[in-house]
Amino acid sequence: MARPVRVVVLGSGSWGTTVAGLAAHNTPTLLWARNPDTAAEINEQRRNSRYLGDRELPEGLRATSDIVEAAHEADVLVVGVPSHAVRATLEQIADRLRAWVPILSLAKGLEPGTRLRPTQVVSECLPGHPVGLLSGPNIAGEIADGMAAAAVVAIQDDSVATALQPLFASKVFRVYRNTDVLGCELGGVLKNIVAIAAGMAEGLGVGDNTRAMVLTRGLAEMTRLGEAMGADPRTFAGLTGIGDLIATCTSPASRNRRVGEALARGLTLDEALAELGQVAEGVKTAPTVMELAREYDVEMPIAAEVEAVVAGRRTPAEAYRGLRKVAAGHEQDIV
Ligand SMILES: NC(=O)C1=CN([C@@H]2O[C@H](COP(=O)(O)OP(=O)(O)OC[C@H]3O[C@@H](n4cnc5c(N)ncnc54)[C@H](OP(=O)(O)O)[C@@H]3O)[C@@H](O)[C@H]2O)C=CC1
Ligand SMILES: O=C(CO)COP(=O)(O)O
Repeated sequence: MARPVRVVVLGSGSWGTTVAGLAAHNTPTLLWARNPDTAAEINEQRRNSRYLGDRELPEGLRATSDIVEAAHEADVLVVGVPSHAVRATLEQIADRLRAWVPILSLAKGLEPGTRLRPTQVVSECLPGHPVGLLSGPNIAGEIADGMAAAAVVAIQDDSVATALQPLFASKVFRVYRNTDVLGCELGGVLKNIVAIAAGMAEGLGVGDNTRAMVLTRGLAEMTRLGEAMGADPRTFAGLTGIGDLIATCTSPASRNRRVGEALARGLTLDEALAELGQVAEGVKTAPTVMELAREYDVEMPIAAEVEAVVAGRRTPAEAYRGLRKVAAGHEQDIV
């Protein structure tokens, strides 16, 4: 009888640990934590208290702080560290992975400097493997609590996606497939910036109509840039686009939204990030996205205002006043 597929997840933050927990219900799963104390807590107490509080992790989930041991074990590799850490993490396991192990990225940011998407960084560091992502409206704490949700495995080869789907799915976690890797990945990256804008709006005490406007015009910006870069615009109407945008912009648990709210309360960016203590990818991604907007000649007024706020050139109130000055064009102008 063939042995079960072994899933290895790199990164023991809130989402890496949660995804490892999903996989552990289906198949043997090993989680790499760079901090040995985190690995010990997961193995001995079945908890990751820093990121998931008191939530109990599945019995089958094992953890290690030895990344090379983790790589040797992988039949499927999941990369769950933040975007800025993907390259340095994977460089430690170059040549350590067996041939043709599929790799899924969880990261929703762009690599500072190179402007590469996480799947592109993965392909550069570990060439020759099928590379895709798992993405969708997935606030980690809710999924760790067993609340119903859905995500998408996006990978070019649909037969690989079909093989990966059941590893992460459960009765309450639906996993769809999509071959538009670019569109799915950009959805997760770009919604974080709109979520910072939504958080600022929340902090400034706007009304429901303003909230709806930010989400809808934010989606238009995401779709415009995505289409200009070669993505299928229909992807932005799916789970990894509007789905994730709604979850992140409306959930008080979203770290990106919380940063926006904190800035609107008058905290500096450093104070807001220190208060958060977790990653908010939109902060580092906003300047990179504005570089892409200029390169592809795409108008992104909301992202531009968010970038100006995180760079300290404007306050959230000034940013919202700035948005009022943007001329209202034809609603259906995409590119
Ligand atoms: N949380 C969520 O709800 C979701 C998050 N995501 C995405 O998943 C990715 C991971 O985020 P998430 O788990 O939330 O992040 P967290 O902030 O919860 O945790 C970050 C994790 O990455 C590790 N880490 C940080 N910097 C480095 C580094 N330089 N090298 C190696 N490891 C590092 C941390 O280790 P240590 O604890 O030792 O500092 C920790 O394990 C992000 O791109 C995020 O956008 C996607 C969907 C949902
Ligand atoms: O990507 C997420 C939900 O899908 C998590 O968003 P935050 O990083 O803003 O918490």
